[in-house]
Order: sequence, then structure tokens, then C-alpha cells
Amino acid sequence: MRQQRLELADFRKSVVAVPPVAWTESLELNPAANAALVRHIEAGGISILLYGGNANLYHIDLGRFRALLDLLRETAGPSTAVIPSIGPDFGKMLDQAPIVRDKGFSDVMVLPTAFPARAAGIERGVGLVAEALGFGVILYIKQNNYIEPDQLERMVKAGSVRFVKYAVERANPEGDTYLSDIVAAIGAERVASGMGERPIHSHLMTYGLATYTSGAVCIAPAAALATLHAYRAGDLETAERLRAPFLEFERQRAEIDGFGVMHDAVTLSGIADMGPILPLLANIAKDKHETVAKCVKDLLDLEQACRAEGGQNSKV
Ligand SMILES: N[C@@H](CC=O)C(=O)O
Repeated sequence: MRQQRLELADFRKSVVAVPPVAWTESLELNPAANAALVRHIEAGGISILLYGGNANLYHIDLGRFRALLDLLRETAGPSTAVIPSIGPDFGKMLDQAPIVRDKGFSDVMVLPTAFPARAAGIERGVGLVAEALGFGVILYIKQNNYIEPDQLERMVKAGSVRFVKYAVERANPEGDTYLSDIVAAIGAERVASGMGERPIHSHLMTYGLATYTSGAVCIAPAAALATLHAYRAGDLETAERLRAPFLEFERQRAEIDGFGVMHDAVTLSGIADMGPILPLLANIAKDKHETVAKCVKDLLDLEQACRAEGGQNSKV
């Protein structure tokens, strides 16, 4: 695992993969399956792994959290940054902060608490958590007006927040004034589009966000990097062509279940057997496997083509 804290420039270099976690039937960590997924993502050129929503860290207990951090520290390659997530409630964040710090992680994301939470309480709570960690966090904003832009600016100046994962759902991501206000307050270089491929055209091109996070990247990492690079180069035709199978995958996730589809898609891809998803989430029904497997195959075909053409420099 990379030892140095991520700098803003590092986020611009990679799409952020948001992997699920593999468990055995008795809900023990599956080291071999988790390692196989990490290796696949790294082989596609991705250098940042964010264990958060898709890993279902919302529901993880402290024992499994410790074991996961040990495994990730040992498994990730020397240039791969691993960002675990803490929370979503204040008490769990405080319990997890010393574990994160003592195990040598230097970046962490705070999961969003939708209820009950108030902006002023989030500012104070995240400040205390950052103090306990000894470094500023990545704040996951998933709700409109979760935190006011001027508060966020204060938190960045105080060092309690270093980066933001922005994932507020909009029917149309253009004209998102909350996002423009956030960007005006802390700078686009501190914000990642944080909700998969659907809004990335706007988020990268209109708002100039640093990068994007995605679950599907775990299946097609080189294709995702090629997509990011095509957007950056202004080659929108290539970017849209590359994004098409990711969008179809996201459509299936929205229709069936975003978490369950992501988890089981990795198993269906043959990359690694993820086993059961940690409760309170659930695996998808068997009768959905065929549809999901078809999307996964399209992603794998694209991945193969991108790798054959040289990964991120591909014009596939
Ligand atoms: N929820 C999105 C992005 C992750 O943070 C996904 O899973 O693709």
C-alpha cells in the first residue's frame, strides 16, 4: 500500500475505484478473493481504491474493520493508495479513527449520515474526528445542502476536510448550483464526482472536477482510465463511446439494486468470488444474473480491447 498521503494532483491522475468486499459464507474476510480484485484493478492502471459504500462499510463492525484494514494494507501494491471509510455515525467514527491511524492509513473518507444530522453538527463532528485522526478527511456529500459551502470552506481552511466526494442525485447535473457553490468555495481540484458514470460528462466538462469515483471501474479499470483521459483531452466522441457500457451497467444497478448488482457483478465477471454481501444489504436474486452478466461481459470486452491497445492511451 502507498504510504504517502494523497495530494490533490494524485486525484487527477486516476479514476477512484470503489470496490465491494469479498466474504465467505460465514461472513469472514476472503483474503484470496479480495486480493484477486485488487490485482485486477491495479493491472488496469488504477492507483486509488476507496472502500466505502460498495464495500458496505456502513454496516461493518470494529473487528471486521480491523481485519479489512490489515488485509488491504498487505494486499495493495506499493503505488496503490487505499482510502477506508469511517462512520456513518459520530460514535463509530470516533471508535474507528484510532484504528485507521494506528494501522498507518493516511487518507480516510467519512460516510454520510442522512439522519439525524445537522450541518453545524457535521462541521463540529468532522473537526473532532480529524483531530482524532491527526489529518483531514474526505467528506462524502450525498444530500443537497448537507453542509453549507461556506462551512466547507472553513473546514478546508481548518484542515479538517481535504477533499470531497460529491454524489447528490440530479435529474440533470447541469445547473447544479449547490455543486457550483461548493466548487467556488473550495476549488474543483478538491472535488470528485462521486456517483459512477452517469453525471461525469457534466461533472468533468462543466464543473472541472478532479476525477470521478465508480464501482464499475473495478471490472473495467483500463477502460475507465481511457474514459477519463478522453474527457480530459476533449475527445468527447471517444469518451462517450467508452462510457456507453458503463452507463448500461449503471442503468441495471438503478433498476435492480446498486449495491447488490455491484457486488454480484464482480462474481459474475469471474474476477473474484465475492460471496455474500454484508447485511443489512443483500445479494441480487438469481433470476437477475443473466441480465447483469450480459452488461458485465460488455464491460469485460471493452476492458480487453483497452488493454490490448495500451490501457489508458487507448483510442478504442
Ligand atoms: N456509488 C458509485 C460511486 C461510488 O462511490 C458507484 O458505485 O459506482
